[in-house]
Amino acid sequence: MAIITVQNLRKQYGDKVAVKDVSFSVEEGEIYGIVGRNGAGKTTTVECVAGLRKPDGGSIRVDADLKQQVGVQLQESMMPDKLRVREALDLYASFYANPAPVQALLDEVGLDPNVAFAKLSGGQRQRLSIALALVGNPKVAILDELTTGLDPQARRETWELITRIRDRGVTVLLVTHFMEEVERLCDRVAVISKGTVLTVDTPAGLISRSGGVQRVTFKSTVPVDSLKDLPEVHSVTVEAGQVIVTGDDNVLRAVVTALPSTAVSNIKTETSTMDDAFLALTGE
Ligand SMILES: Nc1ncnc2c1ncn2[C@@H]1O[C@H](COP(=O)(O)OP(=O)(O)OP(=O)(O)O)[C@@H](O)[C@H]1O
Repeated sequence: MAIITVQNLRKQYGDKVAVKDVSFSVEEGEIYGIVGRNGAGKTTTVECVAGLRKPDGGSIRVDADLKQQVGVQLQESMMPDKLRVREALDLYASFYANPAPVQALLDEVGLDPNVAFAKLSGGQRQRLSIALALVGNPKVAILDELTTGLDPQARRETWELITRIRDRGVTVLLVTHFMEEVERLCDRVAVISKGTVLTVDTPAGLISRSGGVQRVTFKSTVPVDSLKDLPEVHSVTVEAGQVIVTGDDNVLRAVVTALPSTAVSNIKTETSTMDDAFLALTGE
């Protein structure tokens, strides 16, 4: 049964259309991902779902009490400098009829209760904002860039925490830029581009539907822009002197045919990852 239903959502800021036409539905108990490039409209969408912004059009139905049963973690939350971790959690817990035990939550996110907000590192602030989103024992947790700023160990621990809360029956709506996070956590994912939903699928479905993406990386002494015009090629990017080309099963042959062999070195090929599926879908 759908616990969140968004239909034809539209939201603009002045003349700027942030969300043009977004529809999706989230089933009870699933972890539902929302991905898309910077500025695609993800945060605006989830802020509308959380009741923090008023849509200009469309409809949103959330089968939960927005104030009592929906926990929200936003990209950047600020607190008074002197407020200690435990005080922040106790304060938030007081807003809810049925809060989670604060100490258990502190243990789960691994925070020292006595540290003042101003003294927390970026990653610790992130953990606090996750704990604050969960302190009301929510039926639905809306998490925007959950693990941004966390080190790899803390990121994995956070994934385990999210899996545990899902196992307790919490529905999770998750905005993320990390494709590994999508693969590890999400049951389904909506890919948003320019204020509309491009597609919704399981992570495995997205990877296979992106047509057996192959990735070829190499160094080149000649310009590689012309590769973009080849039918076998989906995307061409250059990172730190390394050319990364994604494409279909024949992309390697296309690349080595198109470029002079003396110009190309260190060729490596890999098969599809969620990153490649995302790049192929969003047309980068
Ligand atoms: N308060 C605001 N006033 C004006 N424009 C805004 C405001 N908030 C967002 N926008 C614009 O609306 C568009 C969508 O922004 P939004 O934050 O929803 O995207 P996003 O997909 O979450 O991006 P990111 O991945 O960078 O966080 C962007 O072009 C952004 O610049």
